[in-house]
Amino acid sequence: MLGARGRMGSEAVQAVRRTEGLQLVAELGREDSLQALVAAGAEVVVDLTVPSATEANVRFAVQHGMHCVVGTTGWDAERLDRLEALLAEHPGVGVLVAPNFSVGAVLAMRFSAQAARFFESVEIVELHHPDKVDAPSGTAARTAALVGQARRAAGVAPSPDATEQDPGGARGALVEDVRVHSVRLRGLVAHQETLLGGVGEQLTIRHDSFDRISFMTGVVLGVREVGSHQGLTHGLEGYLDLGL
Ligand SMILES: NC(=O)c1ccc[n+]([C@@H]2O[C@H](COP(=O)([O-])OP(=O)(O)OC[C@H]3O[C@@H](n4cnc5c(N)ncnc54)[C@H](O)[C@@H]3O)[C@@H](O)[C@H]2O)c1
Ligand SMILES: O=C(O)C1=N[C@H](C(=O)O)CCC1
Repeated sequence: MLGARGRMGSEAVQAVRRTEGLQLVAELGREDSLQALVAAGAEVVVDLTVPSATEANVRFAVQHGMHCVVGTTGWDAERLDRLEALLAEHPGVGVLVAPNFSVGAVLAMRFSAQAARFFESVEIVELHHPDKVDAPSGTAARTAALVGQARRAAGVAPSPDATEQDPGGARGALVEDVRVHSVRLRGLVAHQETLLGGVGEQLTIRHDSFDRISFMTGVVLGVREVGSHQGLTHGLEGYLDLGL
């Protein structure tokens, strides 16, 4: 477990400990050497660290033949491409990069993509605890990418927007032609709304993680499954039969 003393890592340590058939062999933090993974004989590495460290961590694990379950954010298209190239040199190794481990969030992303082409406007609001270091959230970036792809594939124009002046960035970030707004508020854990607007109607697809326990079923599923999914899987849905 990398990032074992963090908010997610400490919860995941407990989840692995209470899961029959899994053995936790190493709990590493920022100061620890990755060589400890090799010394401990780790078969699967779980990365719950920080965007600036995750790529090097995963590359080390893959180069040493260890499968990886990655929940850390920051995996943009360039990083994913580099990882796929590395995995091609290490057949037999599997990596799951999951922007969100909660089943509800995975479904909300999928539902957002399904609905995206039926509405003239779509914007995403993500709301998280104020200790989060990155914005927009990985989940929002992934949702925007899926929504943007679905709209482009269906020939839907970008959402209309008459804004001419926005010196402070009040209209949010533009991710794949979709506006994303990031709220940071004490008391929150992880929440997201996809707002879809048409003439005279609105559909809101909302997901709330009230507790980090909501991510643990996905983490454990990832650890159990990653060894039988060679190469890169982007999104927990790759291990789920969503039936959609
Ligand atoms: N995929 C998901 O479902 C999901 C859910 C929650 C959080 N996250 C993501 O997981 C990451 C961690 O979130 P958090 O809230 O636990 O953050 P956190 O800051 O509480 O924990 C990160 C931990 O990683 C440690 N760390 C930093 N660099 C390291 C390194 N090189 N090696 C080992 N440990 C290192 C830090 O010291 C810290 O203890 C973030 O990117 C967050 O967005 C993903
Ligand atoms: O708490 C966080 O940080 C979270 N990070 C992920 C993201 O950025 O989408 C998943 C939700 C919680």
